[in-house]
Amino acid sequence: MTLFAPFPAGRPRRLRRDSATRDLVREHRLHAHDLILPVFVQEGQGLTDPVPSMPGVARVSLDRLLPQAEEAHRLGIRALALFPVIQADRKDPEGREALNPDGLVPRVVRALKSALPDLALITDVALDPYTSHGQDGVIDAQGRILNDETVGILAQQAVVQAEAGVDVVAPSDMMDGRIGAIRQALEAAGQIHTRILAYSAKYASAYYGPFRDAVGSATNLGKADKKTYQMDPGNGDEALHEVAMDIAEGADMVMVKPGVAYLDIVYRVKQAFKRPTFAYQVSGEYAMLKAAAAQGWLDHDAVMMETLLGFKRAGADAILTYHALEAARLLRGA
Ligand SMILES: NCC(=O)CCC(=O)O
Ligand SMILES: [Mg+2]
Repeated sequence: MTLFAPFPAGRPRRLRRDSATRDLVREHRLHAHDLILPVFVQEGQGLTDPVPSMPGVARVSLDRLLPQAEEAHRLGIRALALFPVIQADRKDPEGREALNPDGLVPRVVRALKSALPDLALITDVALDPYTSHGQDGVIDAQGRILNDETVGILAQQAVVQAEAGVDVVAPSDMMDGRIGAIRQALEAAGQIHTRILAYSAKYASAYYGPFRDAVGSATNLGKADKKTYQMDPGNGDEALHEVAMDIAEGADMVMVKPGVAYLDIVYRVKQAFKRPTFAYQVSGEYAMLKAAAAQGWLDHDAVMMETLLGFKRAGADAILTYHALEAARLLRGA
């Protein structure tokens, strides 16, 4: 009788021996349907302003956005997330332009929905693109963000977007109680089909830098930060608490943001709640890969696909990523 199993006890390498077997036993795959493309839209005609810290990404006018949206749709991407670049003269301390039913976002939503009715649209519910101080909420004389006053405005903003025909509203502000207030406001307005994608666990992250350059809120924000409402990167359990509250208040889908540095949170949220869980691979993550690839230090496409697959393995049902178009093109070619 042998006391020990013969060496080696098993040979996991058998399953890695050839590509046919590797394909058969692969647990997770990336599909174009997993990808959501965030886009930056601005007023005007014929405008494509590249974002310097995000090579390949530009702030475009609606006429330039349409062909991008068509390509995304053709490649199997099911949703776009719209982020507006608001002109400086339309910003004020209360972010009032956010409630304009004929503002940039409602007009772009109407145009995209009429051109591509099957492409889902997600709009950002937050005041930072609209406030002259760059914060996601209205502030008092000391510059403190006023939670409940802000929530009241966000609920109206969500109704304006829903009435323009958006499929999904996505509150990204991290005020307390906004999901419940938005859900109630949508119900009261008869917008019972509008889905809410809650940015439930949004961390106060330095990875958002290039995004703030893109929408021009970095200059407005100056040296201020968002630590009184976005989460502390040191906290994990708190994310579960935030997600539980948002689900109880009426969120259909929840989100974790940023991505790679928070995949433990994606995993825990998915395991704990088994609800649609999205992850946002943010601007700084995109910028890092572009920069390293430009130096010849990383294989861009391989690292991009490996990273996106990592989100799936962690449990993300969909990934907001600026790589969505290039990843979907690669998937189509494969
Ligand atoms: N509310 C949207 C963001 O903060 C975006 C972050 C990024 O892509 O860096
Ligand atoms: Mg919350």
